[in-house]
Amino acid sequence: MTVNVDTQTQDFSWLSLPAAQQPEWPDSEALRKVLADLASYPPLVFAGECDQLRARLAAVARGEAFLLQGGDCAEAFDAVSADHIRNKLKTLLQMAVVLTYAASVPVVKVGRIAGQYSKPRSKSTETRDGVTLPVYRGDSVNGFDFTPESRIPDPERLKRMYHASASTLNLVRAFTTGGYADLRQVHAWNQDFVRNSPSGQRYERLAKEIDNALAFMHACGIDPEEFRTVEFYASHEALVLDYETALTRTDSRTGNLYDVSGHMVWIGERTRQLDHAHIEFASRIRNPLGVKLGPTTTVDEALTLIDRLDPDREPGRLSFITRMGAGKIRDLLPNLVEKVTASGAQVAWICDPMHGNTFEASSGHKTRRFDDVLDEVKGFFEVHRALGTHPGGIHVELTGDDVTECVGGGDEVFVDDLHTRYETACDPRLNRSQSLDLAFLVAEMYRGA
Ligand SMILES: O=C[C@H](O)[C@H](O)COP(=O)(O)O
Ligand SMILES: C=C(OP(=O)(O)O)C(=O)O
Repeated sequence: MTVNVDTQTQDFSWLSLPAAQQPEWPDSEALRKVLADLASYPPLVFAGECDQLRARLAAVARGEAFLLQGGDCAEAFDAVSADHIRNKLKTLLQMAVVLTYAASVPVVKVGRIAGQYSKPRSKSTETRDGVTLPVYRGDSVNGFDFTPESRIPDPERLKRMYHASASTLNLVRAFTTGGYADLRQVHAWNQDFVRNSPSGQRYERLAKEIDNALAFMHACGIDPEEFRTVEFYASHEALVLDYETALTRTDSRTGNLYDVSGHMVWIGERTRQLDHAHIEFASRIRNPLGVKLGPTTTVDEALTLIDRLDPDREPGRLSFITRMGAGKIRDLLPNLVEKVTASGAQVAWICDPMHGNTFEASSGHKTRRFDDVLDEVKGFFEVHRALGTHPGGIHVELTGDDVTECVGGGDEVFVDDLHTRYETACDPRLNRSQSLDLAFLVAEMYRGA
């Protein structure tokens, strides 16, 4: 499959290459009109912000900061509400506070948010009770409902994706700069169901310590502006190249191309073929990039990805987001890290402990065990400790809501509970108290690293 955009094609070398996991749009004229509209819309982010994030990620690559990247597996149009966005942000802010305070490390905060509307799938169809339909590929492409009409790819959805991303980003910017993320609000983020969970109570004790520290600093006349706002960035998988291409613009300051649909974009495990369109696309934009590396990744592939995406060996440009699985990471990661380090590249190493640990529970739900998630992160830290390299961060699928999608955690979710609030449109996410559990445990690992 190739990419369909026919606007602004002058520099867009990826358009002629094969691209995996692309929707089969039924009406090319409708698609053309949508893409022309999208290409005329204002950018969602400013290229200068992408540069700033690249500088922050350079600190991660140098071992001076830690990346917390998290959010929904798949955002949904009907979840673009103040409550959902606030809950997600609150979860990430709480995790970041735990990591910053308990691990004493600056935390770079990046959401899987404001653009995470497209999903690569293992199969192109889904069968239920003998009926086979095209698989759901994310709200940017088709509908989740299992009906023939809903599963037809509709390019108008790309415009809805743009508007949903814009309103989400707008509220995130308002929350993070308008007072909600003020460090003096640490207690306020711990409201509702999470407060009584074991991790919520542990968080409350930590928030009290932070309060005392802030009161002490205030009494000393120190009240820095940095405590009032939070730097927060948006990221998503650059999957549907029609959309990403229409949002790719030339930066008037530098003449470079940026994908202005988000600050950071990543290329997924299923679309990182070296001679395909996604890697060519990523090589042409100046945004900070992530590439997912699964258990089949060879050293040669990793080194070629660096040559293609980070030829200048620029710290902050490229993050390798490994997702090996808890049972494999200790065997597979060392060789990759060793050879990449020996090549002189300074990538940021990020652990995605979700995507290698999915299984189907006896209830039929796709789930993950909290203990496997934790074990993969532990393995990640062990490997980096043994090699003397920097465990740069975590990339997790999470939500701020009290869902029951992953089993385990301090406020334990059992297999029998999965059906009670199983709300994900694709893969199972950590709920808020599981996310906090993870943050405390990662902080302990970081301190010991
Ligand atoms: O989030 C990642 C992928 O989209 C997902 O794991 C694919 O799931 P599938 O195997 O159900 O298609
Ligand atoms: C699809 C995803 O991951 P991966 O490419 O690692 O399977 C994802 O992070 O949503």
